[in-house]
Amino acid sequence: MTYGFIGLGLIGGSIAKALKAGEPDCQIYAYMPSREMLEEARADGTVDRILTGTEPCLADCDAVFLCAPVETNSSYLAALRDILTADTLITDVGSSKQSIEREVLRLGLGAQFVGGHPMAGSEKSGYIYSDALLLENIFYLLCPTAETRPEMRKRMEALVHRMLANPYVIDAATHDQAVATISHLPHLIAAALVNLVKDTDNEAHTMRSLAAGGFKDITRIASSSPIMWQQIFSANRDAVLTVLDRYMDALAGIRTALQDDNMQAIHELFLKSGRFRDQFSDAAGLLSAQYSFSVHVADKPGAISIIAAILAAGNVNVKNIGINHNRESGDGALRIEFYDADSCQKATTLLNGYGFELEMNR
Ligand SMILES: NC(=O)c1ccc[n+]([C@@H]2O[C@H](COP(=O)([O-])OP(=O)(O)OC[C@H]3O[C@@H](n4cnc5c(N)ncnc54)[C@H](O)[C@@H]3O)[C@@H](O)[C@H]2O)c1
Ligand SMILES: O=C(O)C(=O)C[C@]1(C(=O)O)C=C[C@@H](O)C=C1
Repeated sequence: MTYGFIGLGLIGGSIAKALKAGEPDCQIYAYMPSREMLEEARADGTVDRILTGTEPCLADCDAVFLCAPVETNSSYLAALRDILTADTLITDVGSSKQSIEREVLRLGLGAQFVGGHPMAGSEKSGYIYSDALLLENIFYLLCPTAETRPEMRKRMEALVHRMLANPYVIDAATHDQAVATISHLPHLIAAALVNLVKDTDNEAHTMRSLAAGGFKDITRIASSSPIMWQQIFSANRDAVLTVLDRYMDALAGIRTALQDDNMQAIHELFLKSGRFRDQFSDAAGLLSAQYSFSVHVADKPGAISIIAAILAAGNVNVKNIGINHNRESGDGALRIEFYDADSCQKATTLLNGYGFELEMNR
């Protein structure tokens, strides 16, 4: 199989690496403005052929992935129409889906297009942060058009499985409404909150110095790519305006409760939100394996290797391991994920035996 990429940053690079890992003989053609990054992607074995733009050889591709910012992706469709035959699947990874679908239909490309949106990512941008396993176990949202040929939809679903992700078909309008609330609004909130601190901190930077877990948890995504988010908000402006109004109404209600000293309302606010939030999975996607726990580790040399050694000696296979820093001391919670319930249980028994306190993740 041959795959073309326009844009090879965090998401494009992760998809290309995942496809290459699952199918080492596949050919990857790629273009992005940075020649240096393309050379790096060729040197690490991900890219086979560097393109200088939409070259005619894209017609060899079984699928072309548009992985640039959302409006940039749409701007490539006309050029692709002039190059590709009807046999090439066109897909994108953009965070909004109606605007590109409109352009696809306007250009008569609906039969060979399936919109895509992997529900995973990071505040980091660029090929250097891409990772073959970024999309593992996540929901990969798919928006076929009303004209998409069944074979193209099937091809897209097979590609998503090859990336170890889970296809989830949804119409573009429902998609845009949902992500406006669960993804786009949170990015606005995070950015506004960080800028509030920047604009109101004192000369000694008291707030910046003291900001701890709560602030950091809710603002990680404030460091996301400005160009990517500018284009997302431009493409999904109407849906975001609607949820922003709802959110501002909610804040106004909270303000009234505080002003009226209505602490019962504040209590109920957290009671209601906690009950709902506790039903969410904190794993990468709702379908992710649930075999994981967090273990507190002190910020001391060798702390992680002791845990790793205990698990290795017990012959327990670890799927994923990551540290979640949320204490100013530098200590953190080591999150360890396993492939199955047996391994998770065995690891629990082993670590409990050595006196480690574990917190099971849902
Ligand atoms: N970052 C996330 O968390 C995330 C998650 C899901 C989907 N997405 C979507 O994925 C897409 C890419 O985001 P990303 O996080 O990989 O960003 P990124 O900045 O890491 O990568 C963007 C890529 O597009 C390239 N690019 C920029 N302008 C271009 C142009 N004119 N022509 C060709 N290539 C160009 C860049 O060089 C880079 O390779 C966006 O549409 C975004 O909405 C992002
Ligand atoms: O984890 C993050 O850093 C993300 O922002 C990922 C995230 C999100 O969850 O909002 C961002 C944009 C996408 O379109 C999909 C996923």
